[in-house]
Amino acid sequence: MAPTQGPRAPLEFGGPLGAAALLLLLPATMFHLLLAARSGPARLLGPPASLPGLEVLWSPRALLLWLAWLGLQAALYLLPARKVAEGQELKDKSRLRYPINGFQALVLTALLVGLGMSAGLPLGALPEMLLPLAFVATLTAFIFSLFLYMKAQVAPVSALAPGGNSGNPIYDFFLGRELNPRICFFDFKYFCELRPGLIGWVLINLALLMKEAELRGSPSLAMWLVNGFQLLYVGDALWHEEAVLTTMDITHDGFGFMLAFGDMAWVPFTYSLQAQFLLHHPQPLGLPMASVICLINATGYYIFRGANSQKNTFRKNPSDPRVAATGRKLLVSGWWGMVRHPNYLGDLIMALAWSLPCGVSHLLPYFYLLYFTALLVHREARDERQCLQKYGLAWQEYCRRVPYRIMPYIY
Ligand SMILES: NC(=O)C1=CN([C@@H]2O[C@H](COP(=O)(O)OP(=O)(O)OC[C@H]3O[C@@H](n4cnc5c(N)ncnc54)[C@H](OP(=O)(O)O)[C@@H]3O)[C@@H](O)[C@H]2O)C=CC1
Ligand SMILES: CC(C)CCC[C@@H](C)[C@H]1CC=C2C3=C(CC[C@@]21C)[C@@]1(C)CC[C@H](O)C(C)(C)[C@@H]1CC3
Repeated sequence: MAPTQGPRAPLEFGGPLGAAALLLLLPATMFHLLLAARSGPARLLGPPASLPGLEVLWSPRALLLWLAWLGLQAALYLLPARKVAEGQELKDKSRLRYPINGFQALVLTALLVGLGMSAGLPLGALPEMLLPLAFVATLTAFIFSLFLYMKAQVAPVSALAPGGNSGNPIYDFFLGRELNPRICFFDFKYFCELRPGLIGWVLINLALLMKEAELRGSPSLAMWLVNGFQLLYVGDALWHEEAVLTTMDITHDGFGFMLAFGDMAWVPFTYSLQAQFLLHHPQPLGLPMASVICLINATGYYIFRGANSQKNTFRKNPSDPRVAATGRKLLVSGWWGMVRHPNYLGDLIMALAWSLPCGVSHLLPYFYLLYFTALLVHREARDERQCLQKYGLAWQEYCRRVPYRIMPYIY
């Protein structure tokens, strides 16, 4: 029996009480958003028009569809990859290997969906199933997190994450105990982070666009923009799949309910909120305003991609001439000389561009921007603590030279 305690880190998310609250609050918030988007008032704040009964939430058909979706994405994950990348060095000096075939999975999924639609697949019927699908996705996240928690009980201490090993079952269940839970070559965290949720997100967006075409003859310009922007975001994530291996989730966080629910339920069902809102609340959008919104999204993407690529180049090869003129361990030039998290800034600018096509009559479509700002501010603070511990004086010098965290001259 492996010792139950791994490395201890300071409690986060409000400790056991906060984790227990989030176990309930996160799914409740997701269902509130799903209900609000389809209601007339579309109120972000205040109770939903009506609470759905179990007969609305539970659907064996939705369960079968969800399990088939997970099975398809798992099969695509196991296909031969164009490349196998090594992750960051672990505590025992080893490196895990990861298949780089996410973009291939997106393309194959698109081909299969296209073939299905040509054979009569009613993709436009998917929006009516969002509630039961979200319900089975949440159920899956709970059950899968329980499996992960039990699996971590027999994992060696070296396999445990710094965070989710407080000894409190609720906190550890939420944060996740094991850093890289796998069965053979199948890495559960890596798979969930980029496949079923992310690809499911753009599939739900497409289904909402198809439904609008059925209802109104053609998709609105606003729906096209939201679909296009978010497909760019997901396509970029999968094209640069290897970059996820240097993100905090993969290198530092255990895999528990927070990321399992986040990846499999929160991303596909709350990140598609703008498209859900537009289906039920069509918004007029002229070409001049659409052009301005496209420029905003392009600016955000330019910063986001530029900063993430610069950091990944540096991490893979610090002597690369494109980044070599920097400090030994930390990038202090380019985007990373402007603010300490330029990638967050680009991501937030894109988040604004995703909400603007929904107009300014409702706050609901701006939920993602509000949530995401809070998430990144919290994430930045977590990262600061980790980097200060990791780099010590070098990080303090970096903070002196680059005083702003995300927004130049503001924060
Ligand atoms: N859409 C969404 O819901 C979300 C999107 N994201 C996006 O994911 C991307 C990755 O985010 P995240 O994983 O949080 O953070 P980062 O990709 O910024 O990774 C943080 C790590 O990068 C390294 N680092 C930080 N500063 C420097 C520097 N100056 N020079 C060299 N290395 C540095 C450190 O790790 P080390 O030293 O070990 O290399 C640090 O721990 C971001 O673009 C973010 O916007 C994130 C969360 C949610
Ligand atoms: C309060 C929430 C439920 C907490 C869960 C947060 C998760 C949804 C996010 C944590 C980090 C994420 C990343 C992406 C998606 C959202 C989650 C899982 C990401 C895959 C999006 C695409 C980007 O290009 C990326 C850099 C690959 C992102 C990595 C982090």
